[in-house]
Amino acid sequence: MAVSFIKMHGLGNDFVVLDARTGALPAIDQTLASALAHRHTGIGCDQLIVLEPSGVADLRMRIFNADGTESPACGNATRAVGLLEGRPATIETLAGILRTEPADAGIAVDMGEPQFDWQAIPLAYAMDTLALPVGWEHLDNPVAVNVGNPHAIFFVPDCDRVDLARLGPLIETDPLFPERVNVNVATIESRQAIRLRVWERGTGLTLACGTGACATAIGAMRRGLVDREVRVTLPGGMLTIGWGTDNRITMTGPAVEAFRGTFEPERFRAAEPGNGG
Ligand SMILES: N[C@@H](CCC[C@H](N)C(=O)O)C(=O)O
Repeated sequence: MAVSFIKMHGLGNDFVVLDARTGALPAIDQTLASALAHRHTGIGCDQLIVLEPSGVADLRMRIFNADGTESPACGNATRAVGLLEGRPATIETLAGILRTEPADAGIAVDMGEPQFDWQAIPLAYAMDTLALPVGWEHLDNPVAVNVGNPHAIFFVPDCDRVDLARLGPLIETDPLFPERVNVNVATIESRQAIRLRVWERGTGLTLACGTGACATAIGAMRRGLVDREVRVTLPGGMLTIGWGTDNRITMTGPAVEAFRGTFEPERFRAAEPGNGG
């Protein structure tokens, strides 16, 4: 059985998109998701995105990290799916219903409301999420924000000088974060501009993280460091993030369809270690 896929990206954060609305899909589990995402032996992507019919929105989106774990939210993939829809659309996710619409700068997304309670991040212990009293070497006192998925944000003088490949996995898997965490290091450039790098939970370093940009902007706004609309520049490019008086986050930026192809799921299952491949 050949399965069709669409390769897409948002600022270089790349996706393999499978659409169950246009053709039958094999059962997607952690093993198949991580095999497809693998850079050397799979198709290669940061996240596998599965689109399904929805009873409450135009469609349903499921998000699998490169390690095969499922996440409730992915900002860049939401814009990519908005691009595929080509018109204003509602998308059901595990984090709620998101709204996308075409915009001058690409796709605009209503990302919903941020959460700040320690139980909602979630953290293992009660703490002030505006400045967690913890640190990992020179990274300390992060803000914690949940924008559908959990983020810790460290404000540093120069985010490009942080060894995120080493510190990211330590923080991601710290017992303080029972569901692990996305790790953001951010530098405030002005009241309208932030520079950001992200170590993504379940994936690692990516060129961009849409929810990371939202969480970082909200964290900086809560601390009074930036205005309520800000440009966030990641290694892969720039997003505009706003936090409205209605408490909702908007994210605007580009999305790209790269190419289309097919794959045979049996080959990926057979190639799994210990599976005779
Ligand atoms: N790349 C995404 C975030 C994907 C999910 C994240 N790694 C998690 O596990 O929470 C984005 O653009 O937001």
